[in-house]
Amino acid sequence: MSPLSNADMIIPSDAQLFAEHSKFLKQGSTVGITCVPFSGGQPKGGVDDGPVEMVRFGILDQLQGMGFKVELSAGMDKYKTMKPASDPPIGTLKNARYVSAAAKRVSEQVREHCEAGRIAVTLGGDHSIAMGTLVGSTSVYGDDLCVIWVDAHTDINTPETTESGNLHGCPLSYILGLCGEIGRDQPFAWVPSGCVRKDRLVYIGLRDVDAAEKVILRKHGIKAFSMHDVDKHGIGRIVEMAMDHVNKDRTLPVHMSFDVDALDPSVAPATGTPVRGGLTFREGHYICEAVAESGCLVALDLVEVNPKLGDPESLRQTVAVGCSLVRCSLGERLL
Ligand SMILES: NC(=[NH2+])NCCC[C@H](N)C(=O)O
Ligand SMILES: [Mn+2]
Ligand SMILES: [Mn+2]
Repeated sequence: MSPLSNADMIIPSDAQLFAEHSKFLKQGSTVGITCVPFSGGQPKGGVDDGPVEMVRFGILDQLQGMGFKVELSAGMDKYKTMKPASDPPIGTLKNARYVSAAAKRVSEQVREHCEAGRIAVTLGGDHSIAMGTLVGSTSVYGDDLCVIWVDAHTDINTPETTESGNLHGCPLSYILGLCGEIGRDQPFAWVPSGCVRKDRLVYIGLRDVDAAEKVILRKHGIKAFSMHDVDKHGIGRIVEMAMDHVNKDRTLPVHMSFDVDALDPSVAPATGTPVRGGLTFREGHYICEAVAESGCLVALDLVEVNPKLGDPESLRQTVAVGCSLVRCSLGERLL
């Protein structure tokens, strides 16, 4: 009998392999998806259509096709109706009450998925929603949680340092507890400031960091790998060094927050703040594959896909790459 004719050999699906490798998830082959059609953290409309376009492109079916069970958080339309009647600037911060209300709801939905032991996948929306996803994941995994932030930007402005006043440039300052009084006060008083430890955050892909953000990184010794470092060492070494920094023994849970603008605009053009000189298609995917391989991933954000920016082909390309990054992070195999 030829070795290929063994018809009843059981071949595990990508989801089963992912679940078997997973060190933390009780229901490793269930994905808990939270769609967040939200754009209040920045001025450009359209990023709120990111999740719906990814769903239309087939992300839910694709994950089911990999063997995952998919649980979708209810009420994604509610995000569109959360805008308060009046939301005057707080200092320079724009839409602070709106961002706060949306992020709080995200935190509850992500917490539910994490509590149930599912892998929590959040589709944005702009990056301000990571304030919610990280509160959700740390509320279950505590300060063991490591964060891999893949982005062209550091998103670590405080309410005092932000020049744009756009909260998608600020989520990490709240999470790490770096804000002055404006940040700790309403409407963000619900954010447990310092829920992620500074030594458990690492960046990959940076190339557009505000002067004040550089000061914050240096002052707090936050580990960051820029595109210069990626060029110098190669992506394989970079992911290994990033993991070594936050999770030396690969024994801690990891939350990856992936801003699609980390990729080069030639790969992901439909995004609100593109910066040239970014990750190639393969470099982006390699990060996701390596994180999946670690068995440590418990939560993933895929944000800043803006279907309204650019022509139909840019849109298709960006949505497609967003979906494939999600699948790779969840263990889609090339072979
Ligand atoms: N999630 C993003 N795309 N962030 C871009 C932030 C840009 C700039 N640093 C700012 O504070 O406004
Ligand atoms: Mn960015
Ligand atoms: Mn970002």
